[in-house]
Amino acid sequence: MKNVLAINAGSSSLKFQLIEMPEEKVSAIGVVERIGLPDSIFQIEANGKKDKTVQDIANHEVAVKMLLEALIKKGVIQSYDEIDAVGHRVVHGGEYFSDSVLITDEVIETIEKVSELAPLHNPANLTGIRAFKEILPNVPMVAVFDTAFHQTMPKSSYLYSLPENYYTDYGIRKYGFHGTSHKYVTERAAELIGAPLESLRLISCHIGNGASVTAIQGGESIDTSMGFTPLAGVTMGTRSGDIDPALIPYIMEKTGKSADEVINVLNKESGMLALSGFSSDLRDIEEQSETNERAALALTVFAERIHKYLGSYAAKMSGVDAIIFTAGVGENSDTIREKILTGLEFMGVYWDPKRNDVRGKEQFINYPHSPVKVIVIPTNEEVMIARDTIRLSSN
Ligand SMILES: Nc1ncnc2c1ncn2[C@@H]1O[C@H](COP(=O)(O)OP(=O)(O)O)[C@@H](O)[C@H]1O
Ligand SMILES: CC(=O)OP(=O)(O)O
Ligand SMILES: [Mg+2]
Repeated sequence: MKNVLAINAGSSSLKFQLIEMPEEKVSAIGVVERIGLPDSIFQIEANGKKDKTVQDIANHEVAVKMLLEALIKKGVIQSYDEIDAVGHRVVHGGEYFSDSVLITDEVIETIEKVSELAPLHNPANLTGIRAFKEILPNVPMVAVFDTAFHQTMPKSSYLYSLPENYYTDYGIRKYGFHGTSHKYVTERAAELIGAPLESLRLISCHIGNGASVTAIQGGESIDTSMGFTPLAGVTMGTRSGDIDPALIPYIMEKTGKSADEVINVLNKESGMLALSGFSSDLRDIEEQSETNERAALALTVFAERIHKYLGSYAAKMSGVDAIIFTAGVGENSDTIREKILTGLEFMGVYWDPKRNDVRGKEQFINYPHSPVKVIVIPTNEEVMIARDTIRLSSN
C-alpha cells in the first residue's frame, strides 16, 4: 500500500486528497480557500470527522504546511515519511506533454515556459509544486496535465485559421483543458454503459466554474470547446467564453484599458457574473431566477451555449451514444441539465425529468428507450492524479 497525496492548486485555493493506492481509499480530503486573502478557510475531513478553521493563510507554502500538519494532528499519518508520492494537477502543458510526467527541474522549467498561456492557473500549480519540493524534497512528485488528454485531437480540430507560422513559431493552436476530468468520466461512462470505449461516441460536459465540452470518439478527445487558453468556448462563472476577437481592440479604445486589463475583464469580470450582475455562483443565480430577469437570462445564455455544442459535436461524430454531465453544475443542477437537453429529441435524446432529479451521484437520466444515453457522473480528478502518480513514481 502506498499513500499518494493528490494536489489541485488553484490561484486562491488548494484542494487535496490523501489516497491509499492501489485500493483508492481516501483517508483524508480537504480544501484551503481564499489563500492570500483575509479569513482564509481550511477544511479537512478524515476518520469520519470534519474540521474547519478560519485564519489568514498568506500563501501556498503556508497552506501546504497547514495541510501536512493537519494530517499528523488528525492521526492520518504519524510522520511525513508515510507520504510516498505527491501528484499535482497542472493546467497547461502546451505541446510538451501528452502524458503525466515525473517532476524534475527540467519539467518545472517547461511548465514555467507555458505559464503565460494559463495565467490564472499555471503559476498557482507551480507554487504548489515548489512548496512541496521545499517541505518534502525527497518524495517523488508527478505532474498531471489538463491538456494531455486532448493531445489526440486531429490537426483539423486544433489549428486556427491563421497564418501557418503562428502555429510553428509560437505554438498558437487549440490545446483544450479539464482533460483529466473528461478522461475520468469517459472511462466511467464506458463501464456504466457496459460497452468498449472503442465503440463509443461521447460528449462530455464538464460544467463547473470553468466549463468545457469535449467530443470523444473511441476513447480519444477529437475536439473540445476551450482553446489556446481556458478562456475560450462556452460562458463560464466569470469567463466570457467565445467572443468576436475584434472586440478586444475596440474595448481598449473605448475604455482606455490595456490589452492585459481587457483580458482580465474577460477572465474575471465576465460570464455569469456579468450577465446576472450579481454573482458568478450558479446557486445564487438559480435562487433569484424566478424574480430577476437578468438571472433568468444568464441561465438561458449559459445553457444555450452548451446546447449548441451538443448539436455541433453530434454532427462531427455523425451521431452520439451518450452525453455526460460532470463538475459542480453538471453534477448538481437539474435546472441547467433540463435547459441544455430540451429540444434534442430530433437527435435521439429522450431524457426523463424524474431521473434528472439527482445530485452528486452516478445516474442515467435518459428513458430506457432513448437511443442516446444521458449520464450524470461526479468527476474525480484526484483519483486520476493518484493513479498516474503511482504509475510514474513506482518505476
Ligand atoms: N447544488 C448545486 N446546484 C447548482 N449549482 C451548484 C451546486 N453545487 C455547486 N454548484 C455550482 O458549481 C460551480 C462550481 O463548480 P466546481 O466544479 O467546483 O468549479 P471549479 O472546480 O471550476 O472551481 C459553482 O457555480 C456552483 O454554484
Ligand atoms: C482549466 C480550467 O478552467 O480549470 P477550472 O475549471 O478549475 O478553473
Ligand atoms: Mg474545476
